[in-house]
Amino acid sequence: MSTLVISDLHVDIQTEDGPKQILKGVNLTINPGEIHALMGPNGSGKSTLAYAIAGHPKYEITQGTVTLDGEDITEMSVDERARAGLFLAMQYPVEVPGVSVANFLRTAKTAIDGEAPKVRTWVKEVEQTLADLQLDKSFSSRSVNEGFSGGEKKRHEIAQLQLLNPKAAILDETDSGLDIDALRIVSEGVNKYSAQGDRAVVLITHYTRILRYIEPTFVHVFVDGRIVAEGGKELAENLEAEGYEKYIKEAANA
Ligand SMILES: Nc1ncnc2c1ncn2[C@@H]1O[C@H](COP(=O)(O)OP(=O)(O)OP(=O)(O)O)[C@@H](O)[C@H]1O
Repeated sequence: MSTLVISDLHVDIQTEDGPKQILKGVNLTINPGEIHALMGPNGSGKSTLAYAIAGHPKYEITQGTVTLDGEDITEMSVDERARAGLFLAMQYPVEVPGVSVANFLRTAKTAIDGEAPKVRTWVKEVEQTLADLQLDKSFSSRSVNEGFSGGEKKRHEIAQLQLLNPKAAILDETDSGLDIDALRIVSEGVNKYSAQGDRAVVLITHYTRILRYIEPTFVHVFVDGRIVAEGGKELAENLEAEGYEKYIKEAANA
């Protein structure tokens, strides 16, 4: 059974002038253990896809379905999707003043698993995960994302990925703003998660540099609300050399 299946997804965004169609029929199947890289020009709808799958209320699915391990999650609320096993690492993680990282992680784990994790093993697991991501121990007591550097925010997203261990993860530009060492550390975190063999990963990125560390099963080119081309790692290298022009022209003439 495929882990994450996106079928004919059409999505409108609510704007001040009324609904605007952003996604125009996206089809994507991610089988267990696969990593799919999604690349495309600014404004083509990649984050819209991520938010629509995660259930953001601003994005209305007007047609199509999303299933996770065979379960239709299209109509579910955000928290129901998270409990069903979906995770979104956000492009711009939000600050939650007054809520500590430790409290946030434990509350999220409890909500998703339906029971609180055992204190001693959980504390160790959190400490080890933060250490692996080279985040200081004191990080646990800081407010979520408040005052975090760009790279710390992204590493915190990966800490959540590892600790919550969802069935499917959408990583929206998790590589942006990372220094060279942090890029490697974050990639190792994603690879460790994926190495379980039955997880699905969608990696939205603008740069091939992360694909040096994370081997994608497939690369997809996303233009004007649709996937317009698919291939292996070499497709990302071609894009780096040639840009999106050819695909934008083809999409405009279709
Ligand atoms: N409130 C809004 N009103 C009008 N258009 C909007 C609104 N919110 C988003 N959009 C448009 O939706 C389109 C898709 O945006 P989205 O963030 O999904 O693209 P993206 O491919 O993730 O871009 P990037 O690579 O720059 O992050 C863009 O053209 C954007 O301007």
